[in-house]
Amino acid sequence: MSIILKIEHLSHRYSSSWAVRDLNIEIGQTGIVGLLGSNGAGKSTTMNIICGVLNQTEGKVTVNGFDIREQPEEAKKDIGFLPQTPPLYTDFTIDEYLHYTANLRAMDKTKIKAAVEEVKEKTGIGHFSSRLIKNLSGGYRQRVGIAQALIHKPKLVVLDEPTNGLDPNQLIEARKMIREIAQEHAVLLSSHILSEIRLLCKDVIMIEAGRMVFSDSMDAFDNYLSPSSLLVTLENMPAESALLAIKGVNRVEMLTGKQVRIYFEPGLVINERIVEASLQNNWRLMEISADKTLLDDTFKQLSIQSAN
Ligand SMILES: Nc1ncnc2c1ncn2[C@@H]1O[C@H](COP(=O)(O)OP(=O)(O)OP(=O)(O)O)[C@@H](O)[C@H]1O
Repeated sequence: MSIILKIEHLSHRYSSSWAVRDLNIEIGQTGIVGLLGSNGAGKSTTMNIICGVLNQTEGKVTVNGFDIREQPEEAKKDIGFLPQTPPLYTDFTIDEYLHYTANLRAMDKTKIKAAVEEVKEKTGIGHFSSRLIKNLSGGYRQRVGIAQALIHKPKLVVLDEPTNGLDPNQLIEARKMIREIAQEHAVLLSSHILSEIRLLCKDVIMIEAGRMVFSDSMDAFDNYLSPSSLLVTLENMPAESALLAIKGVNRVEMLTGKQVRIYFEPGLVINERIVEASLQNNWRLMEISADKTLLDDTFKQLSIQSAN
């Protein structure tokens, strides 16, 4: 994997308390990496440092091989940033604003017009080119924020909670757009919502209280948080005592006449035992699935545990 972002032993302290502690991260050229963490975990601090908005207390960040502190101009050529609050000038039209940001990026003057047209197309805002930003909806403002992050075709695009506060329709559009962006750029995206990260990201880095607690693929993350309950549908539902008699089952919760949530000792694989018991007793097993609905709760617990 060729590396676009490398973070080594990154730590940051605001006055006396540490917001980020010894982070080590590597990100490749394309795809979406999720930065997951509860409020105050250190996501924005990390992103602000990566993008050169904040100087770290300790450690090193390189983007496309350039140290963000030592060679900020070179590094920033390859960084597009959408901060948590997009830096929009609301009295500008979309066109004025995008020309302005392109100039700020010191882009070649002859290339600006085409670049503005291209990002408007990518973010679906072309039909509002001469509308004042203050007259746009929240969803469209967010698109303008993303457009300014892409204007100079950076290799790395950093999006701080880009889907926060969007309504369900805007969410679908925003996710689609982010997936498209990730085909050409490396995207680092933060969220405190596990289901959002699961929907969008191939890989996930979880930080809590400034420390990295997990970094791997989304599939590995689901195993890491593997639920210790199953949803089981049985045509002939037995008495609770019969289910509790299966080795490893420690609690059952009847959901409907045909569906039950079965809790088991963490780390055990008990699917086969349930299938076997069903066959022996003619319970007529219709469905058995991992209880993903509980994952968000597990995540909350995990966040609380690691913050202490
Ligand atoms: N300018 C600041 N001065 C002092 N402390 C700060 C400052 N900014 C953030 N912090 C603290 O640093 C820690 C990490 O904050 P940060 O904003 O990076 O977290 P986050 O994961 O982005 O959370 P959120 O999603 O709520 O923004 C928190 O404890 C926060 O209170």
